[in-house]
Amino acid sequence: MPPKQIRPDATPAARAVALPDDWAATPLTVVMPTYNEAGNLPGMAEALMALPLPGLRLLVVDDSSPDGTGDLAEEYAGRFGADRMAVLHRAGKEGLGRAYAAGMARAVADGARYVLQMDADGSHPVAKVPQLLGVALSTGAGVTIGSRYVQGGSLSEAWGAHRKLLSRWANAYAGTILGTRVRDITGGFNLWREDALRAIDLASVDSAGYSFQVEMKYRALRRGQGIIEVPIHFEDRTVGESKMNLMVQLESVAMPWRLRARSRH
Ligand SMILES: Nc1nc2c(ncn2[C@@H]2O[C@H](COP(=O)(O)OP(=O)(O)O[C@H]3O[C@H](CO)[C@@H](O)[C@H](O)[C@@H]3O)[C@@H](O)[C@H]2O)c(=O)[nH]1
Repeated sequence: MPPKQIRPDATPAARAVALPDDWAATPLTVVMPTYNEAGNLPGMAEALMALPLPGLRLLVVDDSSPDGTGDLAEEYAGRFGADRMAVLHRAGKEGLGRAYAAGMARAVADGARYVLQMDADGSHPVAKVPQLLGVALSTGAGVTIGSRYVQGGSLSEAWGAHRKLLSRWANAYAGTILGTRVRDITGGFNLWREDALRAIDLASVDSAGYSFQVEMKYRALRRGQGIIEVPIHFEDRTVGESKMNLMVQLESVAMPWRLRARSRH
């Protein structure tokens, strides 16, 4: 089946469809991988719980962070209640992709209708979550991307020219090899409709690290899912540090070629 794509820069205004009255109660699980995010997690959890989305649930996926993020997450889950927040504890650090695959599978098994991927470090805007859900529901998109690279999207001013260029290059690199028009294919703020996720066998996803973002979107396109991009402002983290390393970067360079080769046979 040829990949189907909604115009990447389509906005709610461009495809307005009336939302049902109870749309804010849609069962939505935010899957948040954490590794040493004790300085960021409390603020993220509080902000998400304060959103006017009674159907929102937070699932933290912690890889036994040495800084105690897992215990802290349990404390917050106890405070907010099991119907609103839960923690998936994993034995050790296996990479962002593996953590997401486990968390997303759990969210779907637990009955989420939508699953949102979100970093714990404050780089993805919490205030945009209702809009992402509204756009997803009103357009029927399988994947709704909080995008830095559509009109209206932007990057942290704290990023220097070199880092901005590298990020744009990474997107152009993966997009060109895979022949997609998705503008933010490397981005990590993505909302999935439950059946779009089910169509991807999460256990068979190859990426251990950040190339998970590219692999998942490419697989969704190959299965004919509509993808829509909503502009966001991406902030740089102010607490803790990125877990990006050389292995992660090498995997991101190789993965588009592997995906392309595989799709040919
Ligand atoms: N459980 C778990 N969580 C992890 C791991 N590695 C990273 N994380 C968590 O995943 C989130 C993102 O990790 P960062 O290391 O902060 O990512 P980044 O460098 O800011 O990269 C972000 O932007 C990229 C695009 O520019 C994205 O490709 C990437 O996925 C991420 O969203 C954070 O909440 C971090 O704690 C891991 O091995 N295990």
